[in-house]
Amino acid sequence: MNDVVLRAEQLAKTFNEGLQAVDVLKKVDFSIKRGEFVAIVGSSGSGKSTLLHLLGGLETPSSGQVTLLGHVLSQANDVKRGQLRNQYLGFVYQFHHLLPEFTALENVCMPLLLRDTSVKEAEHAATALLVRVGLGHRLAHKPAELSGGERQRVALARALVTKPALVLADEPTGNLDQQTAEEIQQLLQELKQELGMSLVIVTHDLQLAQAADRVLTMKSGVLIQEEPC
Ligand SMILES: Nc1ncnc2c1ncn2[C@@H]1O[C@H](COP(=O)(O)OP(=O)(O)OP(=O)(O)O)[C@@H](O)[C@H]1O
Repeated sequence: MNDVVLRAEQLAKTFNEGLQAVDVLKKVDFSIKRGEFVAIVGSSGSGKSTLLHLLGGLETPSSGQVTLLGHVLSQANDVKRGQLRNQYLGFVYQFHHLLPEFTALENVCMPLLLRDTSVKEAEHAATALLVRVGLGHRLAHKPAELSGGERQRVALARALVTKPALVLADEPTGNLDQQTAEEIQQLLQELKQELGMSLVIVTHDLQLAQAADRVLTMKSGVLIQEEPC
């Protein structure tokens, strides 16, 4: 059991739209092992992002639970959830969500400073990771002074600087041209290997999904595991 990083049990989410209740997730069960790369695919509106938000503690389930390294994330209060997210999770989005008024280095330092790492140590770790993603010459640049691919590299570095056990990525290549998307995919896979983390990616990019150890398909709120051929 020790090799399970995250477990979702009977996870359900219902949104109430006026008088109408919409069951977006219907009793989803699955788990992610240490070091595993899982891709979640499925048509638009099938519930993929909602699932990812629940796995990352960004939303609470209507029923069921999410356990992250032995902690019941879905029942934790806001403070505890914030701590668990900072300690164990990294997030990558389609749009980088970097803070515009801060430099690349400052953006990547941020998650470490939130956990009381000294400024010197944070800068050391953030610089090393920015060099690793090929941005050693862009440390003092602000997001507006970087290309789309460079911004996504900074966002990757920010997600990974705390060495999270699990990275949750929502369309990480969705906003990039094909060549840049392939570079980001390559980098993500290399870093996953180097840091020994697990990775869950929601994507429409079939090339990215094919690189996963396991592909799960969302269909109308139900998660279907594809049998290997
Ligand atoms: N906060 C909300 N309130 C009401 N309905 C919501 C909310 N968030 C999502 N939904 C609905 O839940 C369904 C699933 O949305 P979700 O974003 O999870 O789908 P998705 O599979 O990620 O889609 P896409 O691939 O287009 O991003 C949609 O019908 C959406 O309208």
